[in-house]
Amino acid sequence: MHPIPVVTVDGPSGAGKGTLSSLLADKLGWHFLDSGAIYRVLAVATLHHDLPVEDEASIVPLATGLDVSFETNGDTTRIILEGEDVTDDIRTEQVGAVASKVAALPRVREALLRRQRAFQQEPGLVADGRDMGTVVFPSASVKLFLTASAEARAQRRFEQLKAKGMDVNIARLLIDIKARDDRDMHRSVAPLVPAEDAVVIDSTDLDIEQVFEKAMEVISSRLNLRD
Ligand SMILES: Nc1ncnc2c1ncn2[C@@H]1O[C@H](COP(=O)(O)OP(=O)(O)O)[C@@H](O)[C@H]1O
Ligand SMILES: Nc1ccn([C@@H]2O[C@H](COP(=O)(O)OP(=O)(O)O)[C@@H](O)[C@H]2O)c(=O)n1
Repeated sequence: MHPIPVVTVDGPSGAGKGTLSSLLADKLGWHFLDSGAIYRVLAVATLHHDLPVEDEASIVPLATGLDVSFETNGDTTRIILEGEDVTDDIRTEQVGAVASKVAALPRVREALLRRQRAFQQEPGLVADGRDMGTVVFPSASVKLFLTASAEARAQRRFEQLKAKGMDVNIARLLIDIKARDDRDMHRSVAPLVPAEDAVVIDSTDLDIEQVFEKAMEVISSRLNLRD
């Protein structure tokens, strides 16, 4: 029996992972796992329950029993936490920062493993995150590592949040992105590094279409796909 194929897309904040992963999932007709959204939802739950971000003993049960659902309707996915729509709330940089703090707790990561692996369903999965190729799906068929300069990523995030009507400051965003990179790359568990067998794509000077084409070339050659 063949295992259900997985394409992993890991990399730092703002590299374009979510954008690329959803284009790939659409093109392939596969499922999509936004693992960062799970950590972001856990961050919101931690804030709602007034738990300190370093309180691993209390956050582990919250992670295990996290009452979250992803409700997809056509092109849009609403994220529901404990009955409340948190789709927009989870996207702020403040929540991203808390997410990267709870994500550094080893037992919290362990508690979320099964939930993430459950997304590996027929006919295939595109998984977006930091440790998809290294820890969650180590035997994935294709592993991509998408990166870009911190300045390019801050600029993209600035435009993205501004378009959503959020009040953002680019200098602050660059500081936040660098702090998050540092925390994600230097934590003791599942640090942000390319898997040994990952193909690295630097998107600093590439537009979305060019990144998509490069990724499809890698995927087609590895999976023997035809157009
Ligand atoms: N290659 C690219 N060039 C320019 N902008 C991009 C590129 N890829 C993504 N973006 C834009 O950058 C922002 C962040 O992309 P996103 O996919 O959310 O990144 P990530 O999931 O890695 O944090 C989005 O507004 C997206 O449209
Ligand atoms: N697989 C993953 C995904 C996210 N995360 C954490 O969750 C935070 C938010 O992830 P995200 O993918 O939504 O962040 P962005 O790339 O969208 O900024 C990251 O900074 C990581 O600390 C993780 O540790 N492992």
